[in-house]
Amino acid sequence: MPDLEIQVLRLDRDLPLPAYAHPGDAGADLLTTVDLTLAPGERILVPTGVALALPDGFVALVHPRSGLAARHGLSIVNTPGTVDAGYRGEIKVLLVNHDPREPIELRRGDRIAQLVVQRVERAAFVEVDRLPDSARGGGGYGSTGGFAAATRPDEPA
Ligand SMILES: O=c1ccn([C@H]2C[C@H](O)[C@@H](COP(=O)(O)OP(=O)(O)OP(=O)(O)O)O2)c(=O)[nH]1
Ligand SMILES: [Mg+2]
Repeated sequence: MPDLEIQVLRLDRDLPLPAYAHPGDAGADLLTTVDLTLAPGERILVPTGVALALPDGFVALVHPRSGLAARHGLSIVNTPGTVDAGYRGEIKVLLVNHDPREPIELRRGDRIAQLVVQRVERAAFVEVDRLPDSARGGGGYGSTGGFAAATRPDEPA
């Protein structure tokens, strides 16, 4: 049983609606409506063929898909993209090929990104002269130390 109903306009009637691949998935897959080839380092704004009417108090975030990122270096420049509740235009995905050598070929109907719908708060930004104390204070940018070892996708973990 879905938690929330969202009205969707299919601008491309031959492609399916965004869908969750499994029960419990956070992201619903978005498709490309066009064939395209991304050269190494290239970025392209890709149409998905869908427009939404998100209810007020929600946002849809456009996230990369992990498999394509690991296998081909495919990502999204502005990840996660922010789809505002008031936006009624076509959702587009700003894909980028991070692979230094290989082009990435995508076909119409391929899954290129995933849409995560979340509740958001609208904040009132209240100016003050001094912020309340906290345990962290101004420490950031690795102030707690300890970087984890990195693993390349093509290396055994
Ligand atoms: O990955 C994305 C990101 C944004 N959008 C759409 C929906 C969003 O509501 C609108 C504006 O996005 P954003 O606020 O991130 O861009 P901006 O550069 O601030 O543009 P604007 O001045 O129109 O707000 O563009 C997408 O279709 N895909
Ligand atoms: Mg904006």
